[in-house]
Amino acid sequence: WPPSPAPTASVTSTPSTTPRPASRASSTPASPPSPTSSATTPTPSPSPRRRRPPRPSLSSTSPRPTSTGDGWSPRDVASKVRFNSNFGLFRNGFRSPAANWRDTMFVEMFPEAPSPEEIPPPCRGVLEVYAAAVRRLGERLFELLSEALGLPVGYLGRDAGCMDGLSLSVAAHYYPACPEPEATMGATKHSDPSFLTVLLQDTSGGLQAVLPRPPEERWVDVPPVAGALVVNVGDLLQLVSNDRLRSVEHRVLPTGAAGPARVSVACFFRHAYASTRPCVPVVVGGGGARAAAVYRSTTAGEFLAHYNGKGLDGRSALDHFRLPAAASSPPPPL
Ligand SMILES: O=C(O)CCC(=O)C(=O)O
Ligand SMILES: [Fe+2]
Repeated sequence: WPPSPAPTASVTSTPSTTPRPASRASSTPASPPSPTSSATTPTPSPSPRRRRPPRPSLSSTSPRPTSTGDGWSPRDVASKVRFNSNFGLFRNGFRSPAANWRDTMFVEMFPEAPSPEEIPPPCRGVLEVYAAAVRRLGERLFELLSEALGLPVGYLGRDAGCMDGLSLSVAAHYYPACPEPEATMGATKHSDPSFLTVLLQDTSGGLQAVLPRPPEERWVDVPPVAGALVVNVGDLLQLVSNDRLRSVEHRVLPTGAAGPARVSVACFFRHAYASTRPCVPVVVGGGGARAAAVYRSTTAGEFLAHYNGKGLDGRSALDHFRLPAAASSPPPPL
């Protein structure tokens, strides 16, 4: 999930004080090392043949803790390209209940992408093309979801503002192999503060989602499928669909010391923090049926401020926006 600009620091190992999920080793079958998981260790001795340049990979952007001298200032909070280690740790007045074992590069790609020089060289060119393709995919997904709700095809994109006023940000995560998986979290349980999130994951595994089956929730693996993207419904889509589409809680289990490292790229569809455009629950369904609003209207800025201020405490940020009458009544049917 994309954090607002915030203080950053490098943290290499911080034990969690919260109940921990099992490490990935116990729930996910071993898989071959990711092709993008190469460490940034010194290169071997020169060979007589011309050495190939290193393959571009997200892991080769990490870690670069300070300004790099080539114009890229990953700690500059005003920059559209930012780099963080374990950003969740600094939420909620430095009282985060858990440490996430990952480095993240954020790039705000839409409505205005950074200039090419601001984008780290391994991602330059590719990121622009990828973000444009994901944006087109999102446009189509919002049309299909509108139809699924029995609403006009342009409802979510245009009227609910999921595409109009869009801010598309990309979070490229690198989860290094973790020497003590039982002493940390991969990524704490959360749902995304977006309308939709389009996630690309490599072959290393570790992603899980909650099946909310009362009385007990159940975690299920979301295994990598070659050529497939994972699409998460986010909290803001749950709000504007008035609970008819549900955001999904998910987490990433840490890998063991033997790896493999995990690389994933999450694209978040939402409004800009500064947007004043309201997010309003839809109360009209297919065939003109009406339901009571489950949430009060909000803006992405207000929602994100609450989400970030609350920290990753395992509770839904949506509860704060739920109307009192709706708390006790069941959600309207899909
Ligand atoms: O690495 C992943 O697959 C999950 C990333 C994620 O949940 C997020 O960025 O919100
Ligand atoms: Fe997420």
